[in-house]
Amino acid sequence: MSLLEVKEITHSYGASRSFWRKKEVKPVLSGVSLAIEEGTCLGLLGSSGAGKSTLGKVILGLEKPQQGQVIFQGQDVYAMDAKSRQQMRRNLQVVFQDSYSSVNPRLTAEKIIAEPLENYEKLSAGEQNRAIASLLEQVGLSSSDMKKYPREFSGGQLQRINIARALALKPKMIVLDESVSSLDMVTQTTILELLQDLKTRYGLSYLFITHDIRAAYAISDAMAIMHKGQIAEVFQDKDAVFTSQQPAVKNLVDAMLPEHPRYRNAAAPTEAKKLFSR
Ligand SMILES: Nc1ncnc2c1ncn2[C@@H]1O[C@H](COP(=O)(O)OP(=O)(O)OP(=O)(O)O)[C@@H](O)[C@H]1O
Repeated sequence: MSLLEVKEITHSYGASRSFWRKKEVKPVLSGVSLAIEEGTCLGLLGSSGAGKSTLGKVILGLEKPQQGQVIFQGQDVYAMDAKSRQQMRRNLQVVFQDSYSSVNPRLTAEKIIAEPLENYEKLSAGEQNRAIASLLEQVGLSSSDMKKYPREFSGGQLQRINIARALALKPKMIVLDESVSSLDMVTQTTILELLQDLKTRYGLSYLFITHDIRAAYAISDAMAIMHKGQIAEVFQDKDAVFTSQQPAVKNLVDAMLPEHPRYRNAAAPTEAKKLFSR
């Protein structure tokens, strides 16, 4: 059984239930299915507006789809009782793109990471303090960072704090929605290395949502390509993405390859792969 199964999800925004308040209906997802195995990363790649973030929200239980099912650890996310939903919230975490707006600027790193622990665990003050110190170390920061405020961190360091918060409840899976996209290339690489390391250490699964083929290639085991609200193709072998003959995939991959003509040559996937490898 897969850790996560998304089955035939169809979703539109603006589907009003009231006759009098009819809104324009915007179809965003159409018959989307995919699966993520335990301990693996699925890269969900697609251009802007393809529906990636909406699918992320549907998976997290935040946007109820009109049709289809999300099955996490064998249970339907939209048909589970309150207790199972609470358990799911522990096991399924998220890290968004904008590290600054994901945190309350008035809270210290300690308080930010403490939030899920206070909501879900009943730890003594000492236990909580040790847990936070350990989480900071796991993400490459130090316990001496506990009392600092968000403005005292760089974007990359703050994203490490967001990752520490997501790790606090020892989840099974993290949805990473453009989590490295607003960082510079060097910082991106170090955060991708951290995510890879945490994945191996804790057997984590990731849904890595991105428009950046380089980042997706670096971290993913399998890749799914999304186009206009549909899954164009899923690649269990991520290398196959470069040689796909499926027009939607080919166009998308070509458009996402770097500008330099040397790397735009679709006949040279090896060159492209070298460029994308860490
Ligand atoms: N809350 C909303 N209400 C109405 N339309 C929305 C809402 N959220 C997203 N959309 C629209 O749904 C479509 C898909 O958006 P979504 O954010 O899921 O795509 P995406 O692939 O993640 O793109 P991006 O990388 O630009 O965020 C877009 O046309 C977007 O404008």
